[in-house]
Amino acid sequence: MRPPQAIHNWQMDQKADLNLPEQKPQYVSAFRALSGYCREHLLGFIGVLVCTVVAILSELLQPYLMKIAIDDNLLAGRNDYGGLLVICAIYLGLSLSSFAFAYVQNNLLQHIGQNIVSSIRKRLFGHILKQSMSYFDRMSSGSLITHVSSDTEALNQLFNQVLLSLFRDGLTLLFILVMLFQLDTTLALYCLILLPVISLIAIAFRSFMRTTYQLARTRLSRMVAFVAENLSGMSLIQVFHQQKEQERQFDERNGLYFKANLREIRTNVVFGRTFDILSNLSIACVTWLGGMAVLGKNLEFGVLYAFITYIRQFFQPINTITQQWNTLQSATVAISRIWTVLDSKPDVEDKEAAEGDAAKPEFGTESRRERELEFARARGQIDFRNISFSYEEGLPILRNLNLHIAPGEQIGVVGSTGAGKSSLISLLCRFYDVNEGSIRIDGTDVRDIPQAKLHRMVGLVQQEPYLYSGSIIDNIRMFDETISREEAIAACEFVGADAMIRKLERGYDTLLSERGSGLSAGERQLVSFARIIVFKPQVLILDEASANLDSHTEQLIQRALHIVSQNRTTIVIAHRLSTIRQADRIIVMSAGQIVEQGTHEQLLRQGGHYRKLYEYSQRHVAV
Ligand SMILES: Nc1ncnc2c1ncn2[C@@H]1O[C@H](COP(=O)(O)OP(=O)(O)OP(=O)(O)O)[C@@H](O)[C@H]1O
Repeated sequence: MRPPQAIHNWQMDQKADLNLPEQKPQYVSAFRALSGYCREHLLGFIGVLVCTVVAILSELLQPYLMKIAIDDNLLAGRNDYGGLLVICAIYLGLSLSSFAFAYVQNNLLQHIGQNIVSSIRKRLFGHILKQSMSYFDRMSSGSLITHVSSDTEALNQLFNQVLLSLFRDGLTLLFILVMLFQLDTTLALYCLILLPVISLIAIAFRSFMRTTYQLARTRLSRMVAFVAENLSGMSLIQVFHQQKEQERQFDERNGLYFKANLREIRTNVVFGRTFDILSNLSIACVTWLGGMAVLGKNLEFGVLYAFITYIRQFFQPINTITQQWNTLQSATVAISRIWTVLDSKPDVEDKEAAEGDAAKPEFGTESRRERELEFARARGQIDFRNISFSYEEGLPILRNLNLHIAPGEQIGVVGSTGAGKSSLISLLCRFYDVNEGSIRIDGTDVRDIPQAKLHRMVGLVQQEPYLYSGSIIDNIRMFDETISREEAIAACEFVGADAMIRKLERGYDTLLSERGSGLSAGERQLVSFARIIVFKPQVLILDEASANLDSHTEQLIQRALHIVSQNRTTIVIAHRLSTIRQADRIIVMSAGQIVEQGTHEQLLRQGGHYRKLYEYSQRHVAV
């Protein structure tokens, strides 16, 4: 078997942390990937654009309206109260329209963004579920969780912040420039002298901010990985009293993240203030130059008023757009990472011929009656023919293995740790494909059987049966609506789990926490036996729990095994030899090969590996 899950997770997370590549944003490919989703919302985007233009125009026309009020009304010395009232009413109308259109634009863009992100998240999760087991050997669970949560969140920010800012602030800048030139070309040109200075500051800020931002993100992910590692290895920490040391290490990481965050905040404040100073400098210049022009009667006062108001509004959008740069970068990296996952193809796939068989219903959707008929027809004969297999090239795990299992036979598999027992089972379930040879069920190569059908035919009770958070009854039915509550309860009675479940406060409706941690290892095994019974597989595989069970639970499991193995081919990987004593045949494995086989008595008489294992287990029990 592989290393215990906690250590395995820890190793994978370490690998992921160490190998975290500094991914450069690939803007073109990232946005090409997104464009398909955006195209579906073309009308929505046009709506956003229209609303943005109307909202911005409504806002930017307000200073111009004030200019008209000042120059054509107040300073012109006309006592036109009616005209003034109309201007005030239009001003108010423009404010309302700016508010309303900005609201619609914001909501529409959020709606589109959330829609796209949610479909990408759905596709990503569905795609991960379709991957073969070899994929999960390569990818750490930590990085997959990051793809589904943080990376899609970064994408979310692309719509929430970047696109919103590009639409709103970009257009605002453009319209302000138009208004400035329309009011007074000379003054506008004077203002533009500052543009190269602004650009230089923005570029410097951008590169400084990028390092600061990346430092903060790296330190955050190290801290998160550290917490994840601690959670998965909690039992180890407690057993070795590592709390103080882990706390110290966490403090170290937390301190580093704190410093990186402060640096990020300081940089943002300095940049924001610099823009304020630039803005005030421009206002001073305009007041000086414009004021002289007004005094020399070359410029109307209203124009100067409007000019100053526009200059005030000019710097804000530049500031906001520059600040979005980092979000844009992290979103681009996130898109590339998401698409790398989406581009991966499962190593184990159904054959096209099997998939394209349109005449048959999709597996899993057939009725219970059809499933029962199929069960009755199947014989459950299994043939491993000359199979060889390795997880990594050059490290063979199974070598030239041959095994014929007759229909209905009960086989026990024993052998030392790492002999390849679980690997043999993983191949039969087609979690991996053999490198050489073939595995046949009732004469058909497992590669020619659609996986959904294969997994119905071959039922697996794992060493550590997985129970979902949810009620016990749902865990037995595996959320299959075609299985009634009565059938599920009958299955529990059949395997002897009923009494144990009824003792729980809410019986079959007891809600289990993550991985069924409210139940003991033996109780989880019993529930998974009941689960197998309702699904009626033709072949049953039991990877026996290696943990010590109390003798009562062990007896219950023995009984359950005896019941569920009736009339079906059964393979039991045994850690306690007592489990398989009665098996029709016992297979002894060593270093990826079958070294002995026979009944318990025959093998004892042979005096080989099995006898040694047996004598060892007897001594062990005696101690
Ligand atoms: N996913 C994997 N990736 C790489 N190597 C693996 C993987 N799973 C198992 N191995 C290796 O393959 C070999 C056989 O493992 P397997 O789990 O089949 O042995 P086993 O006989 O079931 O052991 P145990 O009795 O301890 O459960 C071991 O050396 C193991 O480290």
